[in-house]
Amino acid sequence: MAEKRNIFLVGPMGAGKSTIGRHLADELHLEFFDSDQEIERKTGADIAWIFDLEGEDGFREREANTINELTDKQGIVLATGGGSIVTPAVRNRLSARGIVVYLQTTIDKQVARTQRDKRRPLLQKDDPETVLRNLAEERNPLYEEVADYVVDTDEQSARSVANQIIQKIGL
Ligand SMILES: Nc1ncnc2c1ncn2[C@@H]1O[C@H](COP(=O)(O)OP(=O)(O)O)[C@@H](O)[C@H]1O
Ligand SMILES: O=C(O)C1=C[C@@H](OP(=O)(O)O)[C@@H](O)[C@H](O)C1
Ligand SMILES: [Mg+2]
Repeated sequence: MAEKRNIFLVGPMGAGKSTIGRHLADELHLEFFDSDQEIERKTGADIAWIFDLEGEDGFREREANTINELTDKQGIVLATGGGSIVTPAVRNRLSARGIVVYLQTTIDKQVARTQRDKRRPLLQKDDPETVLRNLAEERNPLYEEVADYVVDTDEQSARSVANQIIQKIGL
């Protein structure tokens, strides 16, 4: 039997990976995973707590291991964490194991979509907009490097974006 394809969503915080990923999996009848949720499930600790205890480096190690395990599966949609692609082994693994879709958005939309949610430790600062701008400068080339498709999430609902991804990929 032909291998079932995987779809991996990458992109910055607030691009909509977790929300759109769920819709996409529903539409395609694939299993949905979110690397952050999976880390929380396995450790019994929330992301902010892991950052506090182990620092960002400790979190990245857990994230890379989790993505490694999840990408052993076939026929899944995986919403990655926005910083996962800074780890070279994660970029290689995603490219090797599925179709990578980069969800793009403006900084303004990222700020609006993340400001009420206190669960992203990197944004719990006085000026999250500057944090997001600096991260974009560092990470956007990496999203582009790993992407098979790029989809804008600014102007449409999460459900419409999921349908657009399906059309683009030709599934
Ligand atoms: N296309 C969209 N239009 C409007 N709001 C969105 C869209 N995609 C996601 N959101 C909202 O933005 C917030 C962050 O989305 P989330 O899926 O957690 O992003 P990510 O996983 O990329 O950080 C959520 O409240 C979600 O409902
Ligand atoms: O960009 C990042 O470094 C992070 C993004 C978050 O996931 P989302 O992109 O789903 O918000 C989460 O993994 C963690 O807070 C760190
Ligand atoms: Mg998410």
